[in-house]
Amino acid sequence: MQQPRIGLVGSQGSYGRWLRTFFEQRMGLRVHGRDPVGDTGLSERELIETVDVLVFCAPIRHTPAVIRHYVEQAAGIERDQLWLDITSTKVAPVAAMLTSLAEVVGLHPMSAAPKSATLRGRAMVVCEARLDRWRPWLERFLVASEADCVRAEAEQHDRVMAIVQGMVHASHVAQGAVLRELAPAVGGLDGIRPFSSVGYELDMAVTRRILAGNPAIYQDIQFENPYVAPMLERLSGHLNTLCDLVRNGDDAARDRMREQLLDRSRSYVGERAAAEGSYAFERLGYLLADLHEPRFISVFLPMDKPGSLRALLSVFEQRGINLDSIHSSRSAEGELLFRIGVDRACDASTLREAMKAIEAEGIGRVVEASEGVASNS
Ligand SMILES: NC(=O)C1=CN([C@@H]2O[C@H](COP(=O)(O)OP(=O)(O)OC[C@H]3O[C@@H](n4cnc5c(N)ncnc54)[C@H](O)[C@@H]3O)[C@@H](O)[C@H]2O)C=CC1
Ligand SMILES: O=C(O)C(=O)Cc1ccc(O)cc1
Repeated sequence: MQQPRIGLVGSQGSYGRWLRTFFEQRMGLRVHGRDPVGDTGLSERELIETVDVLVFCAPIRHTPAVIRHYVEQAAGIERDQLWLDITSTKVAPVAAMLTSLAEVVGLHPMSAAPKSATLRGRAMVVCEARLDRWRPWLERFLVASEADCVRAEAEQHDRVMAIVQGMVHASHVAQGAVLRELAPAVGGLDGIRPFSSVGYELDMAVTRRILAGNPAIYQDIQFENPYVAPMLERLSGHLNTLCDLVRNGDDAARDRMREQLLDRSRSYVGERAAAEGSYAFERLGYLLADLHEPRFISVFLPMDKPGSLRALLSVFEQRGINLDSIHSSRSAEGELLFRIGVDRACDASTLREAMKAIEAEGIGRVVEASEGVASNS
């Protein structure tokens, strides 16, 4: 099957819309969809009749029942098709798809639908449940996705996700709740910010990311994965132990905390991995420090060619401006930016001139600059 027609179940959702663009623009395929919200032109049966590959990208909680409904509607005509899903759990959706006659692969991209055209740099779990004639096309699709694919059984996936997602989300939503309760008495979030450590800042970024996202996803990741509840028992068990030890407060309690929560876990992680993680944390600390530097400009370089960064840097060199840091990053819209941190001694008017030159000489577009430089003050 060279150019299969794609069907998206949940076509109006955040991943459904991303997948439509991906299949149409990166793979040149025809895409049809169905979604109770805004995409009802085809009935379920008509969608199945129209396509070769069906992708389920519906809410986690409803997906197994939605799949079973599609199996009923298909009633055998799916025999030559490939059915995929991208749900954050894998056991239940894959089991439901296996009740069809189609070939079946469960997928799980480990990121929100990206702003970029592919999943480059993101992991994607691939559960090959029943795959034969569709293998060559699946391989082409996975290559086109540019994801870092990791193969797993559905059960292994769900067990790992209880840790990678369930544990991380649970710890951070608990932090969010504690913050809500304790922060008001100590100046609120704004009052706490000047006291931030690197760890606090990283944890707050995760917590806020969760709070900014789709609540149903975070609910379902806790409630729909059977391995999450036992993980939560362990997490709360260790926190309760720590609480008891701290309340006890004597030297024996301190020793037990060190032994149970530090030494044993350090031995398990290993000296080398602990040191590597510690260094990764330090690098993030330096990165955050650079990003907090008050004097900076962010530039989008439209010309994707060798030497464009050199042209940008020469603008600063010509004006005798010392640079503190250069980081490439992405804007909220996904554009590649260079964020240039500038010596605090550099006066605002010299920096403004540099910004004008960058635009006037067609080197790049200044998208952001520090206060007092961006405005004409
Ligand atoms: N958003 C994310 O960060 C990630 C999401 N996923 C998975 O992708 C799937 C979809 O997630 P999102 O697009 O974020 O959710 P979403 O809530 O944005 O979209 C889900 C869509 O499914 C539709 N829908 C509901 N019932 C349906 C039905 N019976 N038939 C057809 N469509 C139906 C909804 O109207 C909605 O448009 C989920 O299973 C999620 O686990 C996987 C990785 C990351
Ligand atoms: O980018 C983020 O915040 C995420 O990590 C989103 C996310 C949500 C659900 C998944 O199954 C996978 C990734």
